[in-house]
Amino acid sequence: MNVRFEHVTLTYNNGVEVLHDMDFELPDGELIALLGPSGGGKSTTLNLVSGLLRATTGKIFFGNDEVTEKDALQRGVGMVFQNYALYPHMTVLENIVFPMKMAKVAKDVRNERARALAKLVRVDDQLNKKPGALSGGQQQRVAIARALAKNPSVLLLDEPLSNLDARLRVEMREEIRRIQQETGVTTIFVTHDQSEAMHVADKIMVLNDGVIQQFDSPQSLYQNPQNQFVARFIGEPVINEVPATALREHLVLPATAVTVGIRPEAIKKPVMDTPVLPVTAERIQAFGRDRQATLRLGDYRLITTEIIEAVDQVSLDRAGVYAFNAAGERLPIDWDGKRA
Ligand SMILES: Nc1ncnc2c1ncn2[C@@H]1O[C@H](COP(=O)(O)OP(=O)(O)OP(=O)(O)O)[C@@H](O)[C@H]1O
Repeated sequence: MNVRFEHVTLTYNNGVEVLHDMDFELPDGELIALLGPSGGGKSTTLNLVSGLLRATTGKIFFGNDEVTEKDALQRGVGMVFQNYALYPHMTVLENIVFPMKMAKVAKDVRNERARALAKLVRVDDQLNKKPGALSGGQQQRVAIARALAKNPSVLLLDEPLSNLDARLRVEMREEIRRIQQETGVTTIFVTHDQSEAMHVADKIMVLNDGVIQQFDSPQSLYQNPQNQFVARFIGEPVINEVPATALREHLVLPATAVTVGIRPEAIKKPVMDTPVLPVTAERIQAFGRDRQATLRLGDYRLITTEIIEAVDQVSLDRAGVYAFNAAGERLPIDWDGKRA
């Protein structure tokens, strides 16, 4: 189901507007991540999709249906939260069956469907266990199967992996990807972890202070950030940021540029016909496939992942260099312009 917000705002009871003019469309059948720092508005946005919160102004559509005034049940969404909230006294099978029982689905139909879902999420060998006897990852699988039981219009996952340890998180994010692709259900996944969003999602909506910063594919967010917030939030190691004044001697920058962001992999050994910066090597680290050097450009530190020997000059690869004004907006750089 495709989900559309038209100029939606949300003001909580305390009178503070926390979501501002949200206007977007989530394509049918895709996995969308809502990504941003704490307080950015991810959960509020998810709750507006689910119908647990009502929009203060604006309209929400599921396909061609306006659902603005409909509640969660009428919208037919499936939800999974970080604390799985399985029924502890029921078996795995009973947990998955439960929503269908409530919806009065015939017994043989619901049992068959529950078994198929258990198989899909790979807990079909755990059907008679109680949730307490399962690992965190297995409980999360059951919660997903239960949320899929009623063929939801949209599947909503609110920080589903945050209670799992690092290894299990990686395993489960791949599983969520697989399950989403096998079912084709439009899925919204909330996370504050950029690497999780980058690995799992078809498209990512970056939210900060209740405003959509950019809604794009992982690749585009990384390669073509529209503002300083996105450039900073996406990428590991984090983008280098240098005052424009430190680079004006070497690069033709717009007059209003205040900061230049440089991706760690955009700092390379000197090559012909590219801007060259004088640097000193401060620290070089290489362990296995992880390599990183800290360079100094005057008073500023630059992290690069491309150089692991002492150098006194580097080149900048234009693909990973962005100029921003005082408001953090991206400005074009004139790469072919001549320095004065
Ligand atoms: N019930 C509420 N009443 C008043 N303000 C709220 C309420 N819930 C959230 N907020 C405020 O709304 C803003 C967005 O919060 P929201 O929980 O949507 O962000 P989030 O991105 O999900 O953050 P987190 O990762 O911490 O959950 C925050 O400023 C928060 O303080």
